[in-house]
Amino acid sequence: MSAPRTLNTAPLTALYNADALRRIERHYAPDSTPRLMERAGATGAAKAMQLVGGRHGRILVLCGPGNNGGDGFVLARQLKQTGFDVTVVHDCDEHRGAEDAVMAWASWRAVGGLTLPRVPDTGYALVVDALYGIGLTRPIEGVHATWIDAVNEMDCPVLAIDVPSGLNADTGAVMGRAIRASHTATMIAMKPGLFTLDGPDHCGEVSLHDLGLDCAAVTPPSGWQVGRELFAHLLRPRARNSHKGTHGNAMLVGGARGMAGAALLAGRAALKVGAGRVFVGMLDHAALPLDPEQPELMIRTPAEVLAGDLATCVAIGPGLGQSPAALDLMRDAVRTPATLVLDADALNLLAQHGDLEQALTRREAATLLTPHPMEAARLLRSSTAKIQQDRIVSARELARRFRASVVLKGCGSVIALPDGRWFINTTGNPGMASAGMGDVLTGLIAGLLAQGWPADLALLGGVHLHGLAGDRLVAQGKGPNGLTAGEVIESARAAFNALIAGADSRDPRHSTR
Ligand SMILES: NC(=O)C1=CN([C@@H]2O[C@H](COP(=O)(O)OP(=O)(O)OC[C@H]3O[C@@H](n4cnc5c(N)ncnc54)[C@H](O)[C@@H]3O)[C@@H](O)[C@H]2O)[C@@H](O)CC1
Ligand SMILES: [K+]
Repeated sequence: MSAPRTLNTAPLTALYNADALRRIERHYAPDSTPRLMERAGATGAAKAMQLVGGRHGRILVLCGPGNNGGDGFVLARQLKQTGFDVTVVHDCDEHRGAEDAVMAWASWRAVGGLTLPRVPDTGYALVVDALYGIGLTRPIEGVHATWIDAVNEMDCPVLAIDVPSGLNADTGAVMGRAIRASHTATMIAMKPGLFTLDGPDHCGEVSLHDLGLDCAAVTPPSGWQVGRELFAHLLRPRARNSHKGTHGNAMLVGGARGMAGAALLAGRAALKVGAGRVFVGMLDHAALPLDPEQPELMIRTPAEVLAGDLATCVAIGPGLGQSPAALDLMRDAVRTPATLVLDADALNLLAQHGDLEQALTRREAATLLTPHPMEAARLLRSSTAKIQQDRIVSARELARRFRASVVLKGCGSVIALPDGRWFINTTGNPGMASAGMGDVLTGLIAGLLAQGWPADLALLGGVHLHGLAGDRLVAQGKGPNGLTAGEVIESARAAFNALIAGADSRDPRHSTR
């Protein structure tokens, strides 16, 4: 198992779920002057003004029944007092929220503010969504669903306060309907649901406004956004006095009949992220003895690769298939003293054979699993829908059960460690939902392991780099449509060298203000 101390999460952006946020609010609310809702509303108003960029244009604010609606009333009042033409839509006769929200509604009325019971169909410079925040408990339906539909049809920026209404802040699942915001101003702390599953399609650009609260002082986080800071200490320029042996050996096993390409993609990725030597154990006896496009790869039989004692890591799965021969290889692979990466059919075999699971949980060296949701469902004897319902819970359960570090792939890949810590990666794009991308990820992870990266950091760094590589291609106009796994390998090489050279790789979609 990799040593936990190799991960310094302190510089990362922490993620807090709704329960933890409520504890934090309870801790700070009694002594907060001004009240937290006043701060949240004022922060939202400043963000709205920044988006409108002047004093012209009408602003529509949707206010819901709880404290998120309270934030909306404070924001509306402040914008009105600054001279904006503000329309508030709210449909409760009596505000059901807490005292602060009731006061916010009263102070909106005190400045002459009116509320309308439906969304007027007029052109707006901005819509502010303050319908529901972290208190959403059931699917949105009825009149609020029609408001959301109307806003989603509008051709103007939409600023969501805290969370786009209808998005589950913990899981990123849409509950019935959800606002598609262009911007989300989230309060106190980042929430996991903003960055995984449906979150990225609904949040737009996310900004964090901590309202001056120190969350970690109340409750330490267990989840974080993956960031370059995590592995910055490993991004060292190569010593001039180095040779191929210095940069390690990556062993890859897979490539059954008709699937040789998967193993080659993984091998090329390992090579191009800098592994000193890459051996590909190819199941397909008829495969060429070399990769004409990448003759640096050393093609061997799987048995030769697994028998070698040079391995820093063994990655098995790309194009492996589920034949009896593949199963035998898996039984050999789990006994390797090297760090082991399991992908694709290696995961499917693991799901079907209890002896493999037992052998895996007894391993001393680290194991890394890279399932997509369907593979995760097989491993947990569940369904893809259930896995996706709460991707963080699913990834953590896999890590616990298999005593492995796991990346649950998909929009906002979730990485979970056996000690319970978890991460969400925010690089990557929908162009990467295409054939061969998983093989490339496995190769990148193997390539980092070969170069001596600790197992968990190779997993986190590989996932981050994979996404960065895809994002660079989109920025160059080569995606998302038609992005290929082969191009991602080339781009990963450039992205990795840029990271080492210290080029700024922050994801421009997220800002902290
Ligand atoms: N509590 C605090 O100290 C602070 C709270 N803040 C704001 O308050 C929000 C949380 O407030 P609340 O806990 O009141 O939660 P919300 O405002 O998100 O909504 C809760 C209300 O909606 C109802 N509800 C939930 N789902 C529904 C559905 N599908 N259909 C109809 N009604 C539904 C609940 O019964 C409850 O009345 C945060 O997201 C944030 O915007 C901020 O003002 C910062 C300070
Ligand atoms: K909202």
